[in-house]
Amino acid sequence: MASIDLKSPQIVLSQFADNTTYAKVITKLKVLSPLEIIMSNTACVVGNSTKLFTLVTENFKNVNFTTVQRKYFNETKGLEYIEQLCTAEFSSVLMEVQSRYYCLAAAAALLKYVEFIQNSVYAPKSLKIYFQGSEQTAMIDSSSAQNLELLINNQDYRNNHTLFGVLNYTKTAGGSRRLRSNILEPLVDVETINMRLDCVQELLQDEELFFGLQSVISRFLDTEQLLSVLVQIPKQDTVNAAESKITNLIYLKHTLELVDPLKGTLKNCSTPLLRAYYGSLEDKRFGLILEKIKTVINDDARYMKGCLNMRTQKCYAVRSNISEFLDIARRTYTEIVDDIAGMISQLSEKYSLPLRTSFSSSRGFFIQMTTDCAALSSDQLPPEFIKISKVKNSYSFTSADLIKMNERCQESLREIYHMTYMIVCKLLSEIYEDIHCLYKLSDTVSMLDMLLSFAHACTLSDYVRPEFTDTLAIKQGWHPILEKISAEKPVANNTYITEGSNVLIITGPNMSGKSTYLKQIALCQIMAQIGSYVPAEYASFRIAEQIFTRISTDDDIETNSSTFMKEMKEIAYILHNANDKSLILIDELGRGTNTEEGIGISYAVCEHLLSIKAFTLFTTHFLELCSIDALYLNVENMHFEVQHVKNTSRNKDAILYTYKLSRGLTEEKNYGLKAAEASSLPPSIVLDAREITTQITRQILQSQRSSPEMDRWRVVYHLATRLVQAARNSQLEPDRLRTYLSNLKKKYEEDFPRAADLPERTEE
Ligand SMILES: Nc1ncnc2c1ncn2[C@@H]1O[C@H](COP(=O)(O)OP(=O)(O)OP(=O)(O)O)[C@@H](O)[C@H]1O
Repeated sequence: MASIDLKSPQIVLSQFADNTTYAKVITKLKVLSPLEIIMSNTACVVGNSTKLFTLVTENFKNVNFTTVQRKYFNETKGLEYIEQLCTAEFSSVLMEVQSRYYCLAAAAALLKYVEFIQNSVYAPKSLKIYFQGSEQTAMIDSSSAQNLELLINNQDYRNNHTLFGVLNYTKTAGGSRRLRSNILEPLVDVETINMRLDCVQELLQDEELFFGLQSVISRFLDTEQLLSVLVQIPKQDTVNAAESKITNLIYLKHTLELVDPLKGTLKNCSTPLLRAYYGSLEDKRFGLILEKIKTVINDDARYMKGCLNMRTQKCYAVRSNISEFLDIARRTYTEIVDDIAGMISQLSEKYSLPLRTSFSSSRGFFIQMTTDCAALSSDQLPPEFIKISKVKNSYSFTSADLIKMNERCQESLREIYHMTYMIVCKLLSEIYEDIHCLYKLSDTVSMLDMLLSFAHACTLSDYVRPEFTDTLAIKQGWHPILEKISAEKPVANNTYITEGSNVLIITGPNMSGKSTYLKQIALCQIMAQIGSYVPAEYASFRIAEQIFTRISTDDDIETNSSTFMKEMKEIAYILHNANDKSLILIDELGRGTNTEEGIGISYAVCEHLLSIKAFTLFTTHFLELCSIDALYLNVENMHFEVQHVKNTSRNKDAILYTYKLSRGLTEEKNYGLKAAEASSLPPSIVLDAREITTQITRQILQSQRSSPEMDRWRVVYHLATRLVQAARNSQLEPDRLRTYLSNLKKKYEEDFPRAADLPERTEE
């Protein structure tokens, strides 16, 4: 895969092995969030498309899809392109990719295509090109990213109730892009994460540094986009191309002038990462480029808001006395602008109307008049005013003379731009070879912006610095998004998962807080792995290499798959891809089928996950699943408590949700019926349902009692399997093993009273 962000001139090459579901490709594509996907025409021959093609088009319905001829996927050409275009600073990429033929081929096709659509080529040695395998970052598949509301809120696409929304206080476009990609691909390297955390800590401890940096960073423009335009050479010189080059040179000057203030704020920093960023700003090239620019560009040419301001800046950007013709053209332009102002003030006097000169990029100069429009209708205006429009209390119009003058103005501006462009191009050609220091600058700015944003989020809530160990231990952690959207602080809970106890089975009535708890853990894990503080009193994490979630959502009408099939697909994906370093969250499984099968599937999945050392949290309404803890020592049952209060007005029991997690399984029975009762389901239906449930339960109990043979057999079977398991775990200390076995016996005597009647030998 090769990708380029047209707004930031970086090419990312990647090549990795994937399985037949192409999960990694799809995930990577989702992270990139492409505008357009390019594939070889051989991948999508009508009637004989490849599976990858089908998957890509299904998953990216709103993305433009283009096919290019297979011949453009040419690895030799790809390598040539990279040699030619990559800046010296990133040229080590050549070593990394020279035998990675697939990504080289993709790079060739991509660059050829971009040249074609952009009608421009990239300047030699101007691009940042790097290789990104899938090892350095944790993988979060796209449906998990959606379930966890990392970037998009499932309920409401417009609101900001996402992890991104919680953490995004960035001031620059680059910072926000960086935050986005970090959330989707958190780090896995503890050292790097700790370096980031050190920075956040310093920013939190040093207010002056925090506010100083924030004020400088917020003045930066989109450095990556600026670079992107500066390194492209248009194939044709158009007025637009000329104008945008001049604008960009002004932006460049504005950006470089911020380097010194940025350095000034970082001067006394102590953490290694901030020191490293300070060091990167010491690059002499920033000063050199700025000096060269200043020999040609006026000191006071700078980025300003408003199109007329920017037009004036562009017009007078180049110093006087550099080109005689330019100076003459600018004098002409000034005269025309003065004439326009003079003419409008004359008109104002002539008609005794409060006329003003205004400007917009589409109309050029026009006349504006703010007055009480009710007192003056448009047909009362003098006939020489034409193209009249009215917005609220303001009339806008022009006159035939003004149109002519605008044309002359445009004409002289074109001349100015053309001459300025020539001078700017010459200047740019002199600074091209040094311009790559901007890659460093944009990296520094976006990273500082993101770290500031983390610190900002901490100041709004009591987050804590996470640690990294081999245990997931969170003391009083809460859900960061729920905190943002609710008036009261969410109820906090503890989490403790270790290798010896790596599966939590969580039960509790509907609405008791199970899903929220699951998501909260994943969100905290992601926050920690991107270098942010986390919402808790204390938090320690084991680095997760992948985060998988299976969270019930409604039927996916779009792909026409049933709830059950969707569940099965998602769980299969987890089982295929999970390993000892995964964090797995399963929020109910087997809902889409009958209870026995649901329990069977949940049990089998749980047993599989128990055999790997993944940290797993499993919520379920199947209380039968909880008995798995007797068989495996690494399972822990937890439940959400609820309280029952008398609702005197309705003379009914009402449930009070505490959202508190406790050990053991829930003791609540028939809570579905209680929830139904609390809802608007008609009382007669609830009554019927309760009766039917009682009958069925009685029938089941009777059928179980009716077969003592079965009963005995079941007990023997359960005991036997548990003993085998205990034997397998015999690295346990003898005392613990003895306790375990005696607990086991007690439990089964309670669960199956007849077990006590079993012949002595069977029990042994
Ligand atoms: N820790 C908490 N603090 C405060 N409010 C909470 C907390 N956890 C959950 N809630 C509130 O309770 C609502 C229900 O929570 P959630 O969906 O997690 O329950 P659930 O047990 O998964 O329900 P179901 O079994 O029906 O899926 C949430 O929308 C949230 O508003």
